[in-house]
Amino acid sequence: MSEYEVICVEYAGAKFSITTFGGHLLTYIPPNQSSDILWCSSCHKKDMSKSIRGGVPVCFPQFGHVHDKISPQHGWARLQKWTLLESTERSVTMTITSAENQKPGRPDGGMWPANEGCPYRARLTLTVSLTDLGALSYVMKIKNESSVSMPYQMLFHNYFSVHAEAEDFGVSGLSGYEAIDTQPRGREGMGMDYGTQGEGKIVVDGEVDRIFHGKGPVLASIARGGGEGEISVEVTAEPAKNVSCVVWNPYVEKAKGMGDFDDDGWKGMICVEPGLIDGLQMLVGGEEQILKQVIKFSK
Ligand SMILES: O=P(O)(O)OC[C@H]1O[C@H](O)[C@H](O)[C@@H](O)[C@@H]1O
Repeated sequence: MSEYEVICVEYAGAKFSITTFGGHLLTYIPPNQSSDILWCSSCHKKDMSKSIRGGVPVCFPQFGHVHDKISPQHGWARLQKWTLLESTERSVTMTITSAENQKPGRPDGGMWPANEGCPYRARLTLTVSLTDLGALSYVMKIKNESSVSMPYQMLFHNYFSVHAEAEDFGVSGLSGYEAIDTQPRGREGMGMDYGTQGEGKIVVDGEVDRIFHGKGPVLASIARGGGEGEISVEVTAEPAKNVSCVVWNPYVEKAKGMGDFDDDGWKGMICVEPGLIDGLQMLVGGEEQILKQVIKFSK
């Protein structure tokens, strides 16, 4: 990681670490805990040729692939070097602009047109901090620095450390959301429509890869299983927008097929990923959009 900085913060009994590679949050240990509640693969790529498999990668300017298939899955923001703006006793702020990715000879920024003539200019500014009670606040601001409206999507790809096979494991808080399978295994490759999510917890009994579209903010909670407490993720957008949430666990076969994923790593993780991904989002020239998540742990 030599060309990338790793910044460690300890405040109110809690700790986090973050790197300038991808503006990637690596670890978060809540107050009075000895272990990380974020999960990271033991065999993730250490040469930065891929996004780190764990912690919190950010997906921007799109979630998933776009039609050209040349643009990187989940966008460029998680693959580039961010600039450290400020580091205080309880917070770290980093930034990146799309201009830094408009290099000759490569497609620019996912869903956006190739660099030459690309009219969009985005600045992302991420501030991660610890609250007085040691909760983790993660705030992303997108500014459209161009004069034209800019299409985008953004998502926080949180990997949490859990016991996915335990009876007391499960994700709740998404009841009433419209659930769609992200994989093309449903009707004619359009994704399977699961209908409205019921009251039950989401568990891992096979590959789980679903998008939940809701109306308004998100408050999801994850019972970690094995009596290891509960994580809550509270997400708000300013100005207000509908926040969606992806829940992902690759299960046995897909985990084995990924070179940077431990074969049985699926047993120890769940991704709960809030984002602005209900269709294309538009940001007017000169305007800002904030998406914020607060992660808390209770035993
Ligand atoms: O392997 P990555 O590009 O990091 O993507 C990891 C996963 O991200 C999301 O959760 C998607 O819904 C999954 O379909 C995808 O497999």
